[in-house]
Amino acid sequence: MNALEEILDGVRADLAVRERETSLAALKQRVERVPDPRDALAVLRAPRVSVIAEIKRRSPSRGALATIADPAALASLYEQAGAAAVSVLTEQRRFGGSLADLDAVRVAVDIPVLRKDFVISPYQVLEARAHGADMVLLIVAALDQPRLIGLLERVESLGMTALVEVHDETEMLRALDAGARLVGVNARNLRTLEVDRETFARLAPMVPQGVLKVAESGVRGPRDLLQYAGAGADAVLVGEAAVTGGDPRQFVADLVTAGTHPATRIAH
Ligand SMILES: O=P(O)(O)OC[C@@H](O)[C@@H](O)c1c[nH]c2ccccc12
Repeated sequence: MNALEEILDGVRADLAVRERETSLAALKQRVERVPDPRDALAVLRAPRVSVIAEIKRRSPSRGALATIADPAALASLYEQAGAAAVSVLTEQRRFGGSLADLDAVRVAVDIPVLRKDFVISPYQVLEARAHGADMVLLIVAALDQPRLIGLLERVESLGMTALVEVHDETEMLRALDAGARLVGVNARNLRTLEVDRETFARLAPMVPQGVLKVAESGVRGPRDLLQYAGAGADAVLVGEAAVTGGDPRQFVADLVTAGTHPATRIAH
């Protein structure tokens, strides 16, 4: 069994528990009480390479990364540093996240918040909105085409933005076919967990004008951001390097600076 399938087994088991604990009706009530979703596409359309910074405690490939006792405080640092959005991993077993993290981050920042999880059911989409998410990750490799289309519609009908994640040409075609308006190219292959930063440059030319492109994973600093910028990224998504570097605020601020004038900086 590959890494993604193993993760999905755990996600399904945890989901079954939550579905017993919290009814759809209860989630719908909660949705009424949370602030309306923010327009993430409008934010990411800005003429710069935006930085999406992630709250990430651990990962299957790297093990423990950071304790992050106060995710709200970390999210505030990201916001102060100029991050365009915050990504919150809510998967529990492999990434040490939770919906409580999402709640905490939602009240701490004004920028859009992404629920980063392995979303396979409409219940999780409603759950994301009920916990204040503005964006939801949909991983093409985890979904068949009808399910991808259904979940994308569900995300958009709730006023949120789907970040549709791909790893190769076939998945990119599926994402675009499904009508994705924001695609993420994950340099980390979810089956093998290896990072290949060239993946973004290979797939970006397939994306038509008007569809925004996020380069995910493997950003170690401004140099990687500039490389992704040169290949056409509208945003980068960074986790590990932000939480392990010791000064997340400075780390993100340096990326934001590089992303503000990428062309002039590449020329140097
Ligand atoms: O920690 P990194 O290499 O900066 O990567 C961040 C982000 O791209 C990564 O966490 C990620 C991308 N897609 C995912 C899907 C599930 C879990 C995690 C991810």
